Amino acid sequence: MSTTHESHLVGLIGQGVLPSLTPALHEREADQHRIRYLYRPLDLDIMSYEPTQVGSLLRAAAEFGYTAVNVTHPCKQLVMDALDEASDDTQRLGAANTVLIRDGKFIGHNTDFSGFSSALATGLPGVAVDRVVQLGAGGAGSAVSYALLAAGVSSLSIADLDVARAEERAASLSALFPDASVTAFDRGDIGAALGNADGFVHATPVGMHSHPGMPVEASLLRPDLWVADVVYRPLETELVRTARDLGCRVLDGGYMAVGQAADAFTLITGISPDRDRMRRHFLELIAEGR
Ligand SMILES: NC(=O)c1ccc[n+]([C@@H]2O[C@H](COP(=O)([O-])OP(=O)(O)OC[C@H]3O[C@@H](n4cnc5c(N)ncnc54)[C@H](O)[C@@H]3O)[C@@H](O)[C@H]2O)c1
Ligand SMILES: O=C(O)[C@]1(O)C[C@@H](O)[C@@H](O)[C@H](O)C1
Repeated sequence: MSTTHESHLVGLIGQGVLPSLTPALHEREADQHRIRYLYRPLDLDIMSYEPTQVGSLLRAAAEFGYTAVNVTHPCKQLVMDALDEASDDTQRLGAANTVLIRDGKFIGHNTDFSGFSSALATGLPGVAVDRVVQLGAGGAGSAVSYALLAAGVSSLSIADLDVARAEERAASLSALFPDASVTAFDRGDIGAALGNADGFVHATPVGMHSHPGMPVEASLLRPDLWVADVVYRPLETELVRTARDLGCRVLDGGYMAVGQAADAFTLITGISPDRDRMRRHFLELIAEGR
């Protein structure tokens, strides 16, 4: 037997979480540091919990000895009400994906945004970030926009199939980052928007195995435009492949996936993981078809 001070018991709360690669990434990295660490999926549907009951599930997890959880769709915003504390960025974003359970208190963090920040710094070092165009303003897109503005993007243009969502995101981000220009635009105008952009970030499901295709026409890409995709199943999306073939610097969605896992691991254990090793492990898992 071990106490909560001697070992880590971590969960992933959300819907459809069984295929997640995050548990394997955490456990393998913990093995390398010789710490006792178990990471279990806590699927809402399997456990018959409604998303709105995420607070009850957190309290149950605390009683069962869990020391932390990641939280995913559709609970990242809902969990905010159950927290005792949250980092400044998490409060500003209004969404948490990592909750530390410390002395019965729930402390929220958001490693989606910090994971994308580190992904950008690691995978695309030194790129110009004055003007960025982003497609997709949903869950991943919100964290990515926040990361881009925190990284110093001065002009961020956001489009989404759901025009109201893009407008709402642009308005709330403008309030959070008053020195930056954050605007929503019609996705039909993406050619003009990309015309003078430094980078393009894609955050819709287009390009996933279940939604194959290109989110923008290849003719709109040019070698001096960097391209980041958040989709990582497949890792080599049509966008990533096309952009790379055209000579663009590219960031695949695996960097963000590993970044969020690495940052959560640090928060949970206080240990800095080997991010290159986690990335290699991630690539192995993807190659195995996980
Ligand atoms: N790399 C990572 O760590 C990571 C993390 C979370 C999600 N993801 C991936 O990001 C993608 C999006 O996930 P999400 O959780 O943000 O989903 P979501 O449903 O919350 O948001 C997707 C958004 O894209 C918009 N959209 C869909 N099709 C569009 C199109 N053709 N043009 C413009 N907008 C369109 C939708 O209206 C919605 O606002 C998925 O592929 C998911 O697997 C990656
Ligand atoms: O790997 C997953 O399935 C995740 O759910 C992806 C993303 O939602 C992260 O915020 C979670 O920490 C883990």
